[in-house]
Amino acid sequence: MSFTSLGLSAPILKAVAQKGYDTPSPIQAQAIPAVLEGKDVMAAAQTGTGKTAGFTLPLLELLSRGKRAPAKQVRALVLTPTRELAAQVAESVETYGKNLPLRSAVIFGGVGIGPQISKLGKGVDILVATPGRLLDLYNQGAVSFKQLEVLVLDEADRMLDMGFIHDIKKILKILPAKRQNLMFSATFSDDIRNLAKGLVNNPVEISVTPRNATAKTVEQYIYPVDQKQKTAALIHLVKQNEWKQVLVFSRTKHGANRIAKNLEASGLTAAAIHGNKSQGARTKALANFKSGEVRVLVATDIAARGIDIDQLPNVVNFDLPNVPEDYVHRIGRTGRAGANGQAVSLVSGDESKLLRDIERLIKQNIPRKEVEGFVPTQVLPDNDLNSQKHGQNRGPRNANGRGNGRNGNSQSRGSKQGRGSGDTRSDSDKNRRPRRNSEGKTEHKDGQRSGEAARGHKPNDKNSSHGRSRKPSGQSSSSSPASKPTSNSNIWGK
Ligand SMILES: Nc1ncnc2c1ncn2[C@@H]1O[C@H](COP(=O)(O)OP(=O)(O)OP(=O)(O)O)[C@@H](O)[C@H]1O
Repeated sequence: MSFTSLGLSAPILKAVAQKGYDTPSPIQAQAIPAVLEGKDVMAAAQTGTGKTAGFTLPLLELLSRGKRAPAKQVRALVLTPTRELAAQVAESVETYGKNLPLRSAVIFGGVGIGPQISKLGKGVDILVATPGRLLDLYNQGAVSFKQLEVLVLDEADRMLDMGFIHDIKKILKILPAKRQNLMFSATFSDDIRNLAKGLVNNPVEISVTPRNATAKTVEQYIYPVDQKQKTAALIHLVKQNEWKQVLVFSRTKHGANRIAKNLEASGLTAAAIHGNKSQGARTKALANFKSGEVRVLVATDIAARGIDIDQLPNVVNFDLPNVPEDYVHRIGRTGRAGANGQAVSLVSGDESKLLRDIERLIKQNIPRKEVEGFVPTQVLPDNDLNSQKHGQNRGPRNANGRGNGRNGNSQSRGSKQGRGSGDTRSDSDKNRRPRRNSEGKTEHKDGQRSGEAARGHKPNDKNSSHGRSRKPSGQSSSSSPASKPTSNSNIWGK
């Protein structure tokens, strides 16, 4: 199939070709015609499979057929859970819409509000926003939604969970009742799915993979390691395997700072990104990581959703997320657009319940390995996914080996609890009750300070063509790869 058969007009097809795409991904092939028909869509597809273009391309097409937005009006609104994702989606809108006379804008907190007010004043056909700043601007009278035609919730399940639902409800109240609704994510729990169904009208449901599935292109391992040994084990893994670009996830902001400091002390270039950093520092850390200036980026779940780092080879979970769905998103930062990647998790004995919830959600046992010289003293119990018992520290099984699904209940108990340090809350979250993690500890809030705009978010030399994802295979992808991810024969890993 080619893009030309999907009902998109020449200016959009030209932009898609210039971006280097020749074949639509499965989610694009299904979502684009449904959106063009004006239907509400709920779409689930694995991480890194092109969901952004799946809603952006038909959105641009629909809007290009109508009248431009008058002053202060918005015709399509895309909501995202983090500022970095908002910046990235806005960049996609600009790229795909560059041959169209449509106006787009992005707004999020932590940067000056003045330029956002003046941009909205002229009228915006597609507005990409995080909820808190959007509400602030609406309350100031800077924007009106009277002529809104389409609402998109990117990372819909995250947008509808506890952290965002209040803002989303407020936003829904100010939108016209008659509108098209689109929801995209790699994961949907049953609760969120039911909630989402209340927002959409007779939706077309598109699910191109089993629910909550991890991308097949990501090789996954568990390394049982004692908590106290994790930093040393991480440094050992990065150096021993000569990992060149590693995204490390930490459950807490404080932990992210500490890990980055220890990595730096060991001679590795590292930076931390989390909600207590200024927006300027966040933007800079991500840009430096993308450009290769920084070898290890240590992040909270702020970077778990949607962030697209070209050819990122390695993801490490320094600790496991409290919410199992976040595991799927975290490891989905690698193995994107058909490239291969590796995700490893350092798991201590006290994280066994979190691991069990993750393995149940993704319906597979993650193979276990030992970090040489870091044999844990605290045993990480076997999970109960397979009837067959398997011991700790055994050699790797097939990374794609599936469990028998006996406990394949995709609804985890953790899914309605507060998030860990996934400090993705919007500006207006600041005054809310702090969320608690599963250990009952109060988490810091997403402190948002003023900073630079999201310039330089994606360097020009990056992502210019994801044709590059389809590098010739033959590069190393052994179980301890030191290299960039290799390509699949089929770019979408099917
Ligand atoms: N048709 C295509 N051909 C080649 N590359 C593509 C195509 N569509 C998208 N891509 C590239 O694939 C990568 C992943 O796309 P995208 O970020 O939209 O994934 P996603 O499904 O939204 O992932 P996530 O669930 O993590 O948000 C991007 O770098 C994008 O440029």
